[in-house]
Amino acid sequence: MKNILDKIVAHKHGEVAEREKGRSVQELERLPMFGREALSLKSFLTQPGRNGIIAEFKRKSPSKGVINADATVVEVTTAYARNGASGLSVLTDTEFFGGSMDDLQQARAANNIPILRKDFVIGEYQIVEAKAIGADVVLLIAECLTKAEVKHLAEFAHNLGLEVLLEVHTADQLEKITPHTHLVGINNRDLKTFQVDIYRSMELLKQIPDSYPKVAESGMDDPKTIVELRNAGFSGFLIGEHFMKAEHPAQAFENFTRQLAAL
Ligand SMILES: O=C(O)c1ccccc1NCC(=O)[C@H](O)[C@H](O)COP(=O)(O)O
Repeated sequence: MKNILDKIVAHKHGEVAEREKGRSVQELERLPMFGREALSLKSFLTQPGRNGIIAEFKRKSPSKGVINADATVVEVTTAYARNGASGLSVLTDTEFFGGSMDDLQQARAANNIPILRKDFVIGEYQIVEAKAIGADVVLLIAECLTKAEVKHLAEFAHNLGLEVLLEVHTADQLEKITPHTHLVGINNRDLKTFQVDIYRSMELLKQIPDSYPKVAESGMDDPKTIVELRNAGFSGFLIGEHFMKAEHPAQAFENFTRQLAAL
């Protein structure tokens, strides 16, 4: 039986093929944002005065269903940025997460901090799209790609001036870290079963070379956990649901960062 990740990836193949028929790579390359110089998430994560949080705009998810149907991308992402987020993550998958490329374009127009295109990248076309809509970083998920695919896509993104966040969940996926991986993310959520284990990040951390900034992903809802992970060696913390499930995500982010700063 297919797990959710298999279903997402299968859907992605059809969806991307459709978009590719509608708009060529050459057309994407002519969009104004394509020529923009990308911001470095790697630098922002370590900038003094920032908290390392990559704050996500996420309307729904396969594990939680609808999280926030009313939030607007500009209001939420500008509040994240105003309150010291080191980066933004914007879901561009529509079918499973209720996001869109338009969401990312709106976030780009309103913010000047790095933006991660959060999607399930399976080929070069989506990386060209990411550049053309103003993203700075693309996510490559080790679980969905072979080592050769990761190597090729990471190099492709790097050559376009984008950074690559390679997401891993198990020790055997660490062999997919390639020279053009800029950041390594450890997802606490098993994307096949939805089980979240915050200490997954801690377990894998020591096996990742020091030269890669590390990002803990998913399931974090307590500022004390951020301090614990930061002390262990993490530079980034990708958080979506905890902020987005609040009636006012902007307020939830502000409260969280105020508590974090006081620790
Ligand atoms: O969130 C899900 O249900 C999900 C299911 C299948 C594939 C990916 C999924 N989430 C993507 C993410 O990893 C998170 O959006 C991100 O790390 C933030 O996590 P959280 O703070 O728990 O919203």
